[in-house]
Amino acid sequence: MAEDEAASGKKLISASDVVGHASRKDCWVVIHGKVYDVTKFLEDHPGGEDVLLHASASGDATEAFEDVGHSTSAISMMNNYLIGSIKDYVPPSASEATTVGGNDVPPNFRRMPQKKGPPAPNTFLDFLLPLFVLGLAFAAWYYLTFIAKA
Ligand code: HEM
Repeated sequence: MAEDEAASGKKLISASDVVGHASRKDCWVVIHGKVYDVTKFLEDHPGGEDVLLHASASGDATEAFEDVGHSTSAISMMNNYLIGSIKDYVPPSASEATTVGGNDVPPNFRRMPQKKGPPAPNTFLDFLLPLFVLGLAFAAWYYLTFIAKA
């Protein structure tokens, strides 16, 4: 896919070239190996310009972008800002290395907190509480049926 974009006139950009484009006047973000110039979009971004600036400075905004769960219309908007693809892109999940391309690339220091993962396992209390209520109901029934009537 990255190759398709490259073939359709978008340039190949090395990871180190992305460094230095993380300001309000010049902001690039890397998402799934593609480079987007979002300078003109900063003010209009519904998520705010600060998140874009942070994502830009982090070197690779893929995880942050995915964590937000952008809508399909947001994803189709991205094409308006596409300027190229990262040369020899290594997805952040494919390598645990903190650098994206070379040693001159800043580490991906800002990762959104992971909201994913298995749901919390049932605790013992989850079983104990209904059992307790059942016991209480039984005790009340027993009292009313056998003891109170006597
Ligand atoms: C070219 C890149 C991007 C485009 C075109 C874009 C577009 C949008 C759009 C249209 C929305 C409104 C909600 C939706 O339709 O999903 C949105 C919300 C948001 N975006 Fe982005 N976005 C981009 C990159 C990023 C990045 C890199 C981050 C990094 C964290 C980010 C964080 C957010 C946040 C936090 C919201 C608010 C979500 C909410 O309030 O529910 N976006 N974005």
